[in-house]
Amino acid sequence: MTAMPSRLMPKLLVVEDDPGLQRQLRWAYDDYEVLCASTRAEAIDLLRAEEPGVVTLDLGLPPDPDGVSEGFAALEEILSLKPDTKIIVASGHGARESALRAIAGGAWDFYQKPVDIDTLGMIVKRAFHVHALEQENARLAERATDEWRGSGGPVLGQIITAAPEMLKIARTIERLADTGVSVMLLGASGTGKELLARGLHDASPRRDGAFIAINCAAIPETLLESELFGHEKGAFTGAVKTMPGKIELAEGGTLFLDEVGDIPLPLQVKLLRFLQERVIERIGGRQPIPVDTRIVCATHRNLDEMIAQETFREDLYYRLAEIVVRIPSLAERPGDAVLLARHFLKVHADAMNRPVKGFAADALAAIDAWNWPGNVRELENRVKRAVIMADGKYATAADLDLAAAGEEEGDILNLKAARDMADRAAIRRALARSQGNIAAAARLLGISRPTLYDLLKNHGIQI
Ligand SMILES: Nc1ncnc2c1ncn2[C@@H]1O[C@H](COP(=O)(O)OP(=O)(O)OP(=O)(O)O)[C@@H](O)[C@H]1O
Repeated sequence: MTAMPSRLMPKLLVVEDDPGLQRQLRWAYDDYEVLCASTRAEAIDLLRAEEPGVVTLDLGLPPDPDGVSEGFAALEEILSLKPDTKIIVASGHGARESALRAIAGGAWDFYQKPVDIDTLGMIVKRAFHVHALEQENARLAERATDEWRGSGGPVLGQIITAAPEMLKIARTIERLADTGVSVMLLGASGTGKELLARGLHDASPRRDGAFIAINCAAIPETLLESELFGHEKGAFTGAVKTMPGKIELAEGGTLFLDEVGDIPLPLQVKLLRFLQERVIERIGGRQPIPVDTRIVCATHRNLDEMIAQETFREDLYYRLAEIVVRIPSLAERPGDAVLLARHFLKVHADAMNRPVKGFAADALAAIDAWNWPGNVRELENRVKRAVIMADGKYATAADLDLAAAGEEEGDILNLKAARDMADRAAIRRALARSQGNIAAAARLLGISRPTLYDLLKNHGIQI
């Protein structure tokens, strides 16, 4: 299925169902080890086995060679298994829409069919270059942020994390803060989207202006327009005085639109107009009011799906989401649950003047094993509860209202990744149980202390 393998050459995966084109592409590239797949399943097998850095992906794959469904499914699957893969999507004539959708879905670039080998060659070369740079960057960043992992001190103002994934996000936010780009934060409820939005504001040149947050899902549709745009006295029954809207209040600062996916369509049009013209009109008002504010928004909804169903305007999406930042759930950030739990325990024990000093071993193991469907918010609530319920100095799993430890399962890339993940989880669990004592953790794991030190180093785990 592949050309002459060479250990040292970077791997390029060509996902293309036309055998003639496959052959052509395979011979066109001497500098890469070219792997070819004709279907999504083959592509995923090769991804798992070979971990190519760059993929060229034809969207029309069997069983839907004339459509794009398989191609988009492949794009999503590849990125969920290996998010750093650079995917270059092939789009047919006039398929600008697919190309844009692919980029919004995480593709790195696209090219127009019929294939021009030289042009594609350049895109592929650039993709490998960026991939190599990112890998190097990630390695350096890992090293540079090691100190944070030890202390778990706050980054970007108030964010407590030890997870490389979140540290990377904090760095991204810091970098974006200076630029004027619109940022969309995607993540489940309670993952810290608002905290990150505030961090972005505080790190931006607008920090002296107001940070105004509005949760679009929490306000009834009929009131949302007035909340956002304000109203003049007498504009409707009950409008007894003129009220500026949240957009206006955010003048000179940042407006955080939480759950932006819940804005009804007519209001989306009005918001889009504001983003284009940067002026608003209060309800019942005749005067256009210029407003200079930066919009950061967030949602836990699948906006791609909403766009496809025409319940969210695509033009608004592109205005709001110049940069999309995906926030991992708490379960996807190994080590963070325990770290945050310790932080919240101290905060709430101090605030409530309770004698609780830490967690019992069963509590730490349970925290580490729980899947945290409600993310950081759930964690904080459970810890608060434990601070109240704990009898002695140490809060137990029962105080957290957590049962004995269970196991969670995710989609994994390959056997090596699965083993690494299992190793890391076991080590973290042992460290949590032994309250960070290396000798005790090594004993729990049935290995020597030097072996544990080696493993900690290899897996980049700090205690
Ligand atoms: N990394 C973190 N460090 C410290 N506190 C955090 C962290 N992440 C979240 N929190 C806290 O958890 C709570 C929930 O976070 P936040 O409101 O930012 O989540 P969200 O993703 O905006 O949730 P929703 O979508 O439900 O509004 C807040 O009290 C926040 O301060």
